[in-house]
Amino acid sequence: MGIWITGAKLLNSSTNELKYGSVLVEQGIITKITDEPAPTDLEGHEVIDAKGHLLSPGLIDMHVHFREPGYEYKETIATGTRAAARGGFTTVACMPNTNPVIDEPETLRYVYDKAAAEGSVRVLSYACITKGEQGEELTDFAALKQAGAIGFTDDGVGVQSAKVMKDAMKLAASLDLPIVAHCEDASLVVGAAVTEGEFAKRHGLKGIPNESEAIHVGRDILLAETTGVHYHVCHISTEQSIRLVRMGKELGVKVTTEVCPHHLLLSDEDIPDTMDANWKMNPPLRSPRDVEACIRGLEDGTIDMIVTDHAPHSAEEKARGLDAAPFGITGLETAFPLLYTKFVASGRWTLGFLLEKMTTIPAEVFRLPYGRLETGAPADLTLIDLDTERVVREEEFLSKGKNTPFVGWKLKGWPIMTMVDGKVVWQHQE
Ligand SMILES: NC(=O)N[C@@H](CC(=O)O)C(=O)O
Ligand SMILES: [Zn+2]
Ligand SMILES: [Zn+2]
Repeated sequence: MGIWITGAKLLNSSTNELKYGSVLVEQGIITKITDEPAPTDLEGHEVIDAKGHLLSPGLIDMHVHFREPGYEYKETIATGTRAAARGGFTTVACMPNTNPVIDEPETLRYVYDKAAAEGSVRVLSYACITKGEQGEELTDFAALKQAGAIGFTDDGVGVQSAKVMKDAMKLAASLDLPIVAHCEDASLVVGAAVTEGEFAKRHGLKGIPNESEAIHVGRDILLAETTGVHYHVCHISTEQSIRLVRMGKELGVKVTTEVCPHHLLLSDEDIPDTMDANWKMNPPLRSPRDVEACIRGLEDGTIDMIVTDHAPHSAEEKARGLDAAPFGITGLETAFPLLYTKFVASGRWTLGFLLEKMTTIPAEVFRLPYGRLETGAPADLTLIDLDTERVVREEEFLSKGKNTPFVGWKLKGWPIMTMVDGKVVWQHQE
């Protein structure tokens, strides 16, 4: 017995038109796609009436923090994947800055076992570049690959030594896995909570300079050119860094990058004078000029994909004030509605453009067999209501982290049903 999802709107990616259609899912695979809103061979199958809502490939987020092991009070794989499902995501990739960090196969296996037992969506994981994310000694890349690492990153901190980074790239290239870099030069980071710029000036605060990111991006593109590794820049946020990635691509270097919704939607000038730490994340909100560069970089293909950098922290931690609170905001449950409302409903982007940045492109870049609504593909699907407007309420979050600057925003484009491998893993309840 299969599942017919009938009366859905499907996006024709070449014409960018929404057309009625139905999709049959059998044994976790999409086996039929028709343009009939009400197919006749329903007998013997379960039917899900999509009621004219958009049926899209499940969203993919290549950058999340699920905090397990070690910081379960912030998030667990169980709560993080439920938040992902509510946000329409069917595949997520976890960062290894847990406690202990994921620098040994045993810890990685713990994550995959937990995900298999308690996860609502597909969970992939990176492993650390260096032991303890200390930036000195490389981890055992081959053993970590064997245990399922999809790439190497010290996310949370930059790899300070060019020599260590070059060695890491050589080794990753030999194993055909990417280096995924949090770009931040520590010598330029002076214990600041916000970007160097208007907000910092107005409040007499120290600022994080833009070049702290771009210096690593530039250095690493040169090293990627020499080593031939696939080099992926995490959460890009500045005009300079984007310029460098553009140049790297023009030179034929295998460089890719990602941007977060908050860096496309908010600048430091939006930070409230109350100094609310829910506006503190790394990289920080930059200038309006950098925001525009991020949008244009995404539009011209320099920036490949959108990720959330979902970084949950407890309310107590975020109440410590702008200086003492940890960096990071949650993102999984607001990403699609935010971007749909602000860029697609407003007319700047097509729906197809947004979806490819959150489905097909991340799948292509990281060589994953997901992200496509086609026969023979895994039935990872998301049903999205493009019309109903709802307000972002933190009480509704399934994530343990309520730390977001987007509370109160009125948005459309809310996922209402998420299916992974042919199973409904989350459904919106009225
Ligand atoms: N983005 C953040 O502000 N914080 C991340 C670390 C990171 O992504 O660098 C976290 O782990 O909390
Ligand atoms: Zn980072
Ligand atoms: Zn991160």
